[in-house]
Amino acid sequence: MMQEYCKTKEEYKDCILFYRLGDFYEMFFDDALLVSKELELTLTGKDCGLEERAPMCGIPFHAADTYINRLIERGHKVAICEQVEDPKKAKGLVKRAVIRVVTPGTTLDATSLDESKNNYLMSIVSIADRFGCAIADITTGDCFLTEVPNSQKLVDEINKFSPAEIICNDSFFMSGVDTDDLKERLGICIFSLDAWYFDDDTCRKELREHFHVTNLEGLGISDYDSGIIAAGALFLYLKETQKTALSQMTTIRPYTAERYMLIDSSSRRNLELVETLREKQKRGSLLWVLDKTKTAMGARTLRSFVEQPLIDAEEINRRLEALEELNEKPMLRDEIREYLNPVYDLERLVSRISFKSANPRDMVAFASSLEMIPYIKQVLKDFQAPILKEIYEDMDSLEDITDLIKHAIVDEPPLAQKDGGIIREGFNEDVDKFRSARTDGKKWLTELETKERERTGIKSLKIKYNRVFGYALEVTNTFKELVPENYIRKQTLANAERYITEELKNLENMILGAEDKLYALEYELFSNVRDKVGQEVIRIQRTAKAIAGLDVFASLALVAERNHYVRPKVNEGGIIDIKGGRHPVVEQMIDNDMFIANDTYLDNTKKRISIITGPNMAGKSTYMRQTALIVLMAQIGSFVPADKAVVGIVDRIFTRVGASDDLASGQSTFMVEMTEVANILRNATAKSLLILDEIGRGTSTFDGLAIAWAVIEHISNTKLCGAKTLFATHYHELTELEGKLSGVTNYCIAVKEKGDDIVFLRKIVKGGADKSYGIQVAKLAGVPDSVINRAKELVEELSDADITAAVKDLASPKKKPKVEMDMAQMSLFDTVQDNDIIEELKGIDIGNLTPMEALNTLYNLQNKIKNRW
Ligand SMILES: Nc1ncnc2c1ncn2[C@@H]1O[C@H](COP(=O)(O)OP(=O)(O)OP(=O)(O)O)[C@@H](O)[C@H]1O
Repeated sequence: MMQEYCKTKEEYKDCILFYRLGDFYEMFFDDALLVSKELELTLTGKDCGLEERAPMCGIPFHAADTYINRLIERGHKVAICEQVEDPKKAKGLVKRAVIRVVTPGTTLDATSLDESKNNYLMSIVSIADRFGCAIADITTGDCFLTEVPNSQKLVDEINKFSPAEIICNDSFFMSGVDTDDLKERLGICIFSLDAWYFDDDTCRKELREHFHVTNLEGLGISDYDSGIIAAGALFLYLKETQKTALSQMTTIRPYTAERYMLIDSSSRRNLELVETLREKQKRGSLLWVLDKTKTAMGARTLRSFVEQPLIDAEEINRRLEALEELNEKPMLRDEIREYLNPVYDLERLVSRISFKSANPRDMVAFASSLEMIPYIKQVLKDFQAPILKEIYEDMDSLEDITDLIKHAIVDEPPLAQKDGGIIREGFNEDVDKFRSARTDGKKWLTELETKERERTGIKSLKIKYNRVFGYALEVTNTFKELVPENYIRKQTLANAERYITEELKNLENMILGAEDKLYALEYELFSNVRDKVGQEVIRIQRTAKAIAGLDVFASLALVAERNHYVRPKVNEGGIIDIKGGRHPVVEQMIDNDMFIANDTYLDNTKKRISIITGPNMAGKSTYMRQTALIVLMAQIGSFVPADKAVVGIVDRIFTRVGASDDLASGQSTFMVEMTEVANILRNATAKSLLILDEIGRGTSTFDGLAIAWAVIEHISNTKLCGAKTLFATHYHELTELEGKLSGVTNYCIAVKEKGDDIVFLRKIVKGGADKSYGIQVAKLAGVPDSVINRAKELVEELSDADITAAVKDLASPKKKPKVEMDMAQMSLFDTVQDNDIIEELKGIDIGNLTPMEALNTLYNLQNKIKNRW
């Protein structure tokens, strides 16, 4: 046995081998040490012919799933080795073989499997300057492929799909992607595969064979050369590990990131789309507000909507139209939601059916879900919105499948498949007979005995049982003459003979081992039903998708009604005009109706960039995020929290919000900030929306202001960027840019002074704030009075040296600079013969300098003087 074990282990080196021996799975050597450590199990030893006893660890067969799941969740792979029939030998002979390898991305029922989240396995091949990607969820059968041009975009895609496992070629580790970060931050397991998995011909052949096509053009994926390799490797890996034909993977579709709004990883996090920034939980995210879906399939679909907003106005408006109609018919919408209530996760159930792992209860749940479809269709048929009509068409009532399951399987079957009690009475004659045999066997024997006694006239005739000969009709020797011809002698006793008849033989067959036969037959029939259902996977998956879509629209419609959202006008006009906009999450978190609504107006010309000032805590970040979220919600096809909204489609949303330290990667706060700014400026287009919160605050005031200033100049230049931008800042100096740079408008969030204190009005108004109220906010936060008072003194002193005045004047090309040197300073300069500096100063043509150039000149001159003194 040990030899066989070692041979199998050699083949599955990177897995923990669960080796079935009787009622236990056993692990040996390193696997035993690892499992005992990870799962805190007792380690024993086994004689294995070696000097030392082999370390050994055992897990009861019936509890194995839980242990396997725990190992998978810790990033291990588990190979399950069982006894199977040996095809090379006569039937009945068995050998041990690995029946399935469970990995983080291929687990079917791990406890950590969040039903509202896809369990993706991602295959990545890094070839020359690009990446081929394929993504699959074997629990739902979803599968698609794509190509990504660079590592930055690849990381964005990885963040978007957040796979449980990545398989890749070796080059991936040298492609500039921070794999340690993916492992640590996102908890993704990454396994590199041998080069042969990524062989072009092998991969193409694999896909052709799996999808039964002669060429890949038929699948619509032939334009994705590296994507095909990634997909081929993915299927090879799945077949290798799952050891099945993967019949639930019926389609593969190309995925083009360009069809969706681009949101980079940090913006995704900053906007808290599916989880909060700090707690990493759904509560407090946009998804939390929008998700009122009834089914797990719906929840997954909604999540993908939120993660992939659209950029095609027509498609968005089709979704909005569906929502509008659902809200015009609220009774019907709610009726649909009632019918969705008992619908289980059809996508995952049908995959379990394909994997033959669905148990009788799963099948009953499946049928009871399908029973709802005709009712849903009945209500849906009155809807006119094209998307709802398509859903209606795609929804197959699947009555044949419901009937099959309902006829075959009892309403409340036991959990275990092998304990009988699964098949409904009347479905199969033999099952019924075996069942009666178990209970009515004795009665039948007595009836036969009486019948034979009367027929033959043998008064002493009795049916007897013997362990060796089974049942027999016993006739004492006195009545020997009366024994009929059809009696076959079986056994001779001292003063009696025992006989068997055809009828008694059949009865015996029925009674003896009825239970075993019954269980085996029930299991066989159950498996047949499951296989038959499994053959309808394409119809079921299409219906499941339709139900998921309907669930999402009904949920979005309900949320819109409850939260008083409006239908946005979505077009290609390039104008974002929101009246009375609210932050969808913050308004849910604070007391009723306490949220102050605000307007936003951004266009492609005069009002492209809003510079927003206001004290700390005024609501700048909330306002900017709310604008981004309203645009994003509109583009997923949802109604929005506003009184009125026009949303000109944006192609990308970039955010630079707050200071998120990235100490793990060895980068300082400022470095992270600048890296994000660099990414934004490189990738934003004139159709993008930028949310920039306090750019430059991570460094010295002077440098910070200069960087912020230069960033705004860059964005305002339509040739360089031209994006619509909301820019919050504490540098009041930046408000000087209004009227001087094209497209810039100042806004501030109003506050009211009340003596020494301030009241936050949360209202955005035109114009720049003239004060920062930092000290008042510090007072509100409870900073001790002594510190507050000292700070006030310092503010008075510092204001003289404030750079504000200098910037103000420098920003105005027409004005004479206010920053002048007094006569005393001038004479001092003369005495030390600093005439060159004075000459330089005199020679400056203020009228022709940009504010930035003026600021830099002043800075250089000041430095020269400082250095000489
Ligand atoms: N429009 C609003 N209506 C009601 N409450 C609001 C509104 N906007 C913001 N708030 C509340 O004010 C708090 C502070 O808002 P926010 O963080 O946006 O301020 P800020 O101006 O960005 O502050 P800082 O400059 O210090 O980052 C929020 O947590 C929120 O609870």
